[in-house]
Amino acid sequence: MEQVGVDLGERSYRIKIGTGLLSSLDQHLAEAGIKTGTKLLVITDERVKELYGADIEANLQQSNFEFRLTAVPEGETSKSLDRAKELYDEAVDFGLERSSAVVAFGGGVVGDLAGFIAATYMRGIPLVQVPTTLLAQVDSSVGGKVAVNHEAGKNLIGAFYQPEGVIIDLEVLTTLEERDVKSGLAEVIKYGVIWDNNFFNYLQVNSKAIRDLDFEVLTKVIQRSCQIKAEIVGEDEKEKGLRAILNYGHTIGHAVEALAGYGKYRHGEAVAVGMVSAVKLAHKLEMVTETEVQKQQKLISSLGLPTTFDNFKIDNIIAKTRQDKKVQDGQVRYILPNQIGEVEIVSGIAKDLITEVLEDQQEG
Ligand SMILES: NC(=O)c1ccc[n+]([C@@H]2O[C@H](COP(=O)([O-])OP(=O)(O)OC[C@H]3O[C@@H](n4cnc5c(N)ncnc54)[C@H](O)[C@@H]3O)[C@@H](O)[C@H]2O)c1
Ligand SMILES: O=C(O)C(=O)C[C@@H](O)[C@H](O)[C@H](O)COP(=O)(O)O
Ligand SMILES: [Zn+2]
Repeated sequence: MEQVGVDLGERSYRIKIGTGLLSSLDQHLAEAGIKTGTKLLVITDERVKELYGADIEANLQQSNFEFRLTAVPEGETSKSLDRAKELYDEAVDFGLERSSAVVAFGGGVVGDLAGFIAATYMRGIPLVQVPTTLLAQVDSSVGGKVAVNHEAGKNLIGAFYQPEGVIIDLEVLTTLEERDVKSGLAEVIKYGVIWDNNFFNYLQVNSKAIRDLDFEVLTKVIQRSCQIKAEIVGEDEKEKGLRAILNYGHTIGHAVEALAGYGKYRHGEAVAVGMVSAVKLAHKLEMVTETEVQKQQKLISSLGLPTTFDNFKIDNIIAKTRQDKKVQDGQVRYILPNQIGEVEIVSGIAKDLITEVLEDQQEG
């Protein structure tokens, strides 16, 4: 088993990465500081419950934890205040107390939603993340961003709320749809571009093994992704500065997700398209060469991700980006690479340039 630490003073925690961790979930919960006997609300989605609900129940039943397993419908539309209300009702009905805990057992949707419940119920109760998609294992379970969506934009209602621990079992990835594996890889590519050129090269060389879910390679990929995220979050937990670089590809990506209607695009697909927009914008601003644009586009395509998007009105995409959380003094701020492994935050980009780039990516 590998471990990565997230160093945040009294909110520090460990990320455990390995195989077979679910069959000893009780032990890992205890090691994350959740005392045996604690009441647990385990929040999942219907698909994950169908696949792994019995395993979780079997483990927790033979432990001293008192638990209730509750499932929301799968998909992005569950990241809503309506679903949150149902979960608060469930928490009250189960008699969840301040000393109880929430276990987020699922993909990024479950992690963000269950995290939001943990952050707000009784002003905050302990949370443990048990991510079951590649995207959640490399990104959403780490760093404490929890949220639900608003029709105006992604994750508009949320909090920074760190978990007590993150428990990553690679074995659950074998049941993921290929589309979801690819979606997670978009966030992995992001880490290479924003932070680590060597990691980017490693992804290029190992793209086949990654898509084939080779566990040895995947362990390295998950571990390095978590390390990079932990390092950035450790320096800037609440996105006062540096952390914004984790939003690479998200300015256009989030706009596309919201405009298409939540759930049409997987988050990673939209981020992949947004990363292509970002590197093309960087090229127009003479920050990167054409070769670097090609290199990035090639990796995105070779990992099975899209580089173009549906036929939206470009003005609508640009208007949507104005609701981005990175907007400062009315200016949309883009994260743009100046080489692979390093990015800058750039604001005040001319609308014409953005339009040209987006027209180029428009399908049909
Ligand atoms: N908080 C953060 O820092 C952060 C970071 C990145 C993404 N996100 C959010 O994460 C969400 C996307 O997460 P996601 O891609 O995991 O989507 P998701 O949670 O919707 O999961 C994708 C699909 O996979 C299914 N699934 C989950 N685990 C499975 C398994 N082991 N086997 C088979 N099927 C499984 C789910 O039921 C769902 O249908 C978005 O809402 C995004 O905004 C948050
Ligand atoms: O953890 C972060 O910080 C990120 O930006 C990670 C992103 O991959 C993630 O999609 C996040 O939810 C986006 O944050 P938001 O603040 O733009 O909603
Ligand atoms: Zn993301």
